[in-house]
Amino acid sequence: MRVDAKDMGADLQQVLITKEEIDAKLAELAAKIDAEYAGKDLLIVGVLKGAVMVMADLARALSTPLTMDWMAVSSYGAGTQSSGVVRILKDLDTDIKGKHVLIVEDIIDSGLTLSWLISNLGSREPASLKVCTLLRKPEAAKVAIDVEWVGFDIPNEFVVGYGLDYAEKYRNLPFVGTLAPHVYGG
Ligand SMILES: O=P(O)(O)OC[C@H]1O[C@H](OP(=O)(O)OP(=O)(O)O)[C@H](O)[C@@H]1O
Ligand code: HPA
Ligand SMILES: [Mg+2]
Repeated sequence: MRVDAKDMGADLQQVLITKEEIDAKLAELAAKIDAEYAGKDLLIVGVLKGAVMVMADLARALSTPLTMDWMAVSSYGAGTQSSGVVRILKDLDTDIKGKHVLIVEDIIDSGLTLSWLISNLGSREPASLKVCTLLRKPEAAKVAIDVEWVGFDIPNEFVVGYGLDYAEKYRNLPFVGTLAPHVYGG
């Protein structure tokens, strides 16, 4: 199914990445991740709430046996700029010491959330700690982060859909799109 900007409502400007492109990319990433973790116990950690969709679809595309856990952090609140202050809203249920941990993110924007998360989870002594993100904005990076698996590098624009919100809305769109500036006063 092809979704055009005109079907998206006045709040949305443009489809950046279609559902079909996301599905194909996750299949490609899953094959690489399967190869990396063959014979190892894998724990995938989803970063709530944005990573819900990518976790659900990536987990089903993987064939490596795995367990799932979730962490909720927030640095954006209701705005379109990272506050830089990361708060833990929900910690992991499991002890990750000695485990092979893969952090699954929807987006790396400034990188502040992930850099904080890597140092937080890294201090818990996992056997390995790697990152998979669906989206990354190279032009927005405020800190350099070593990321093993990236789905798409995108321009420095605020995007919504496929888990990504603006003021908690649009997470359920099946594609990634840009928000019309009038919605956030741009
Ligand atoms: O690289 P950064 O600039 O730190 O931005 C990326 C983070 O921001 C978003 O989370 P948010 O804090 O909006 O919480 P949410 O997932 O519940 O929407 C997104 O899901 C990433 O976790
Ligand atoms: O572009 C974005 N859209 C939605 N949430 C976000 N969190 C960081 N960057 C973004
Ligand atoms: Mg958000």
